[in-house]
Amino acid sequence: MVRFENVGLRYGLGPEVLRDLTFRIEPHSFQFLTGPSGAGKTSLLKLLFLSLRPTRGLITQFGHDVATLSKDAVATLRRRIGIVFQDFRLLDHMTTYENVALPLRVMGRPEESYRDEVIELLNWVDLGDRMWALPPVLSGGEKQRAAIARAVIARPQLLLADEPTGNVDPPLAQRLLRLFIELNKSGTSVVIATHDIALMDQYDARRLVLHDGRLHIYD
Ligand SMILES: Nc1ncnc2c1ncn2[C@@H]1O[C@H](COP(=O)(O)OP(=O)(O)OP(=O)(O)O)[C@@H](O)[C@H]1O
Repeated sequence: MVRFENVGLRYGLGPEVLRDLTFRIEPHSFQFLTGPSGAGKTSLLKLLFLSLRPTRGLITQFGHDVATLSKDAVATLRRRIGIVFQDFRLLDHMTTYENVALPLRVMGRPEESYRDEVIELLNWVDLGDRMWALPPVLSGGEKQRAAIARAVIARPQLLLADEPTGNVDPPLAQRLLRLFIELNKSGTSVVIATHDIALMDQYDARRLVLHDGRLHIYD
């Protein structure tokens, strides 16, 4: 599904922040991505979401060499990826319900075909009573859950999440982890970037550990 071969990344003329990354993300797999602050987790997620290109090495995504992709081809591939950004990136003029439903609307599905699905997911992430609120009035934890619901609603082939439990209490973090596990069981490959050791200890999964720009893999 995703293959990295000797990938390096630098910003401008700065030092390499990711070095010699060689690994694969297999279909239907689940992995945590961890490492100290500044180790390059967000940068690696950006490479996986095709919002950054590597400065060296080869990345193959869904069978395509990303270096050769046009803008349109990137947009098409991204529809197969769900992402939870660290800063959520909800659309402030749309309600929570509309934000979460957006990926399905973009696919051209009529609202009556997905309304119940969206409401069920909003209830699952404990936002049932906030679904008509606009993002600016949501708390940090509520925004985070809305961003997670939006990322998973269309059952993407690959889910990328940057610190998805950073703003919620432990019981809710556990519930969100269950959501990611269920999604993985239904076929999605999941990559969760996190510092949360307690969260990782709750699920026996592969760990990708970044340290000084290099990746160590614990299967
Ligand atoms: N746009 C940018 N321009 C220049 N340097 C950057 C940029 N984004 C990140 N960096 C640098 O790249 C390195 C890796 O940053 P990154 O945000 O990927 O780490 P991280 O592991 O996600 O950190 P955190 O856990 O604190 O979010 C850091 O040294 C950071 O300063």
